[in-house]
Amino acid sequence: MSQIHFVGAGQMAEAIIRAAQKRGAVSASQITLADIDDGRIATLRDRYQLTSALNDSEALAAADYIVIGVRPQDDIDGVARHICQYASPQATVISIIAGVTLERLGAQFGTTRPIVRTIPNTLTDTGFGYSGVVFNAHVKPEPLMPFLESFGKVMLLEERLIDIFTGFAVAGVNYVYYFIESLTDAGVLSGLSRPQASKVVWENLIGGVEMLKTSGLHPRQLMDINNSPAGVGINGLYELNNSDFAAGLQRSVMTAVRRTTELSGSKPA
Ligand SMILES: NC(=O)C1=CN([C@@H]2O[C@H](COP(=O)(O)OP(=O)(O)OC[C@H]3O[C@@H](n4cnc5c(N)ncnc54)[C@H](OP(=O)(O)O)[C@@H]3O)[C@@H](O)[C@H]2O)C=CC1
Ligand SMILES: O=C(O)[C@@H]1CCC=N1
Repeated sequence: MSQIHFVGAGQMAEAIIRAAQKRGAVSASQITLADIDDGRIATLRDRYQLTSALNDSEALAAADYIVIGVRPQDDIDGVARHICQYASPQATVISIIAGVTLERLGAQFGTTRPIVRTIPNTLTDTGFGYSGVVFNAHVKPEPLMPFLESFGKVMLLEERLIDIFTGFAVAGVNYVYYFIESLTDAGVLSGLSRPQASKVVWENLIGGVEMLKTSGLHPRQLMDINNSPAGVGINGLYELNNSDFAAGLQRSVMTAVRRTTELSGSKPA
């Protein structure tokens, strides 16, 4: 990886910088930043010891890769005009913006420019979690892969699947956090202390995933092993079946997918 310039230095850009530095995919001297908020640039320069002395137009001109980390509702047209004024036509644009299509990015950044559309996962610090990635026809993937793989596992997708991936996979860790919180509360409600309940929930979660991996069985088969006839577990599950648990979860994912597609359009609130 050579010079990389981030436009929009928010939460996600920072998470990418932190992971890419930690895994040695980029060094502090290779990173430059632009953001509406100068204070934010100063904070990140200080926090990650960024050393480049280039000003904004020089940094754009020197960049081999330009990561667009603004929000879908921000002035992407203005950002693109500014970038095209100074950046090399060969510089690869890497958009992490939810919902914004390669077609729209091509219209803004140039139809012959290499453009990557990716949706990274916030699990950047862990080595877990997939980024969904789509390349246009002008991208040379090989030199780019170490950078992309430094902040998540890479799942190459057809573009028609990336909004689904955003609402299901990238937003998906929300459900895990929420499930852990709700289940821990259930343990506390039943009389365990919070540390006791929390330990049990984490262990069950990790152990359940490990059982699925090692046994190769379907979750329903493992549930069958976990429930004796007329016993404790099946009585608990019966109550859950009377709730909106599965359908509520599924509606929630469908809504997140729909919202991703909505964000690709104009400027929603
Ligand atoms: N957070 C997440 O889980 C994920 C986010 N994404 C995508 O990443 C992108 C960034 O999200 P996130 O980091 O959470 O958002 P943030 O709001 O934290 O970051 C966006 C940054 O861009 C700045 N900005 C806005 N307009 C401009 C501009 N014209 N020029 C330069 N900087 C600008 C903002 O400044 P100010 O706040 O002052 O306006 C802010 O610092 C979004 O497009 C989102 O869809 C993708 C995957 C996961
Ligand atoms: O909430 C968001 O808009 C971003 C994109 C998917 C997950 N986080």
